[in-house]
Amino acid sequence: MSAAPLLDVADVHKAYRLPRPRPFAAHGFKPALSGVSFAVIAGRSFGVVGESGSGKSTLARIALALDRPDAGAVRLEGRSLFDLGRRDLRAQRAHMQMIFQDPFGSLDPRMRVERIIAEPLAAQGGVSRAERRARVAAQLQAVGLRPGDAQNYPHEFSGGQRQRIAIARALITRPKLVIADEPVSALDVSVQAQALNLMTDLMRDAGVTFLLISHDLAVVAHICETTAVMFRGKIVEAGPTAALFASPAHPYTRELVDATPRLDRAPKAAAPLSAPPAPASGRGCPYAPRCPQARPRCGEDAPALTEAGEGRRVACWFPLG
Ligand SMILES: Nc1ncnc2c1ncn2[C@@H]1O[C@H](COP(=O)(O)OP(=O)(O)OP(=O)(O)O)[C@@H](O)[C@H]1O
Repeated sequence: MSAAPLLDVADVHKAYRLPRPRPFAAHGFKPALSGVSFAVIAGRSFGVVGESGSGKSTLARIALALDRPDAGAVRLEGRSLFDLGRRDLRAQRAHMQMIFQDPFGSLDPRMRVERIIAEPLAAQGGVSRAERRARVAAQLQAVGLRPGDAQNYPHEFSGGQRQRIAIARALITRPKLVIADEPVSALDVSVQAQALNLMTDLMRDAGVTFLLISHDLAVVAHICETTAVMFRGKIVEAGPTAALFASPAHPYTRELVDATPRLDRAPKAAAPLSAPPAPASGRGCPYAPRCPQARPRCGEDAPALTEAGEGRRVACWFPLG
């Protein structure tokens, strides 16, 4: 029997209104997410990878109920976030925290670190000032900073230290789910691994479930047991991370893996991530000859993920629009 998901994202659609309608854009809207579904099991880290513009940040905002989808549902422990009243939504949101990409922009430069980290606690209410102070000090130590750092301002810290502050803030309420959107991409490569290891250790110790969003396969492979690959607002492949990257079944995942630099590989000319060539007939899937599912007409009728062995689910290449 499979475990009930902590977070369940079901058939989510989202389109943004174009500032100026463009030719061929349906009704002046640009789709950002088209039928995205996945489930995050409590205690298991889940990664979403995809190139820039594939819809990752839109997905993060919707998963946190910071933005509404046009259709579909997001459930936290079975409760549909967008059907909740204001107060219940606030209570559910307290179980989720976010770590943003930019450790510079996400910390208010006018606030001392103590206030920044204690903010989610203050928003929850019911915690005395003395307890807030004690918990901030403990959390600072947990992320490798000094309790005395609480009285400093963000500009007094390095990028890596600021991201530690952001991690401390995300964990202070002991949330069930942390959504991290490109948490290390703004950091120097030398401190990326440190920050990732810190995050995984703390999440494991605190029993926090982690939804990690990144364009970087190496980052996701470092942390996540399960990964979904996004391309142009759709999940095209999902499954156990190691198997997915070792033998990608979907042509786009293959392109992504091949384009990822590895130290043990001789340099070769990087192939740009590209849309597949348009099918000659204008119909069907250009990858049909090497389709892992041997469904030559998949582009027309199989946008949904299908089972493809090793616990993996793969979508056929959907015509690009
Ligand atoms: N507020 C907005 N208004 C209009 N279009 C938007 C808005 N936010 C995102 N988009 C568009 O939606 C698509 C998905 O954007 P999103 O930021 O979710 O992608 P992403 O994968 O997170 O990209 P990146 O890694 O570059 O941040 C993009 O084409 C983007 O231009």
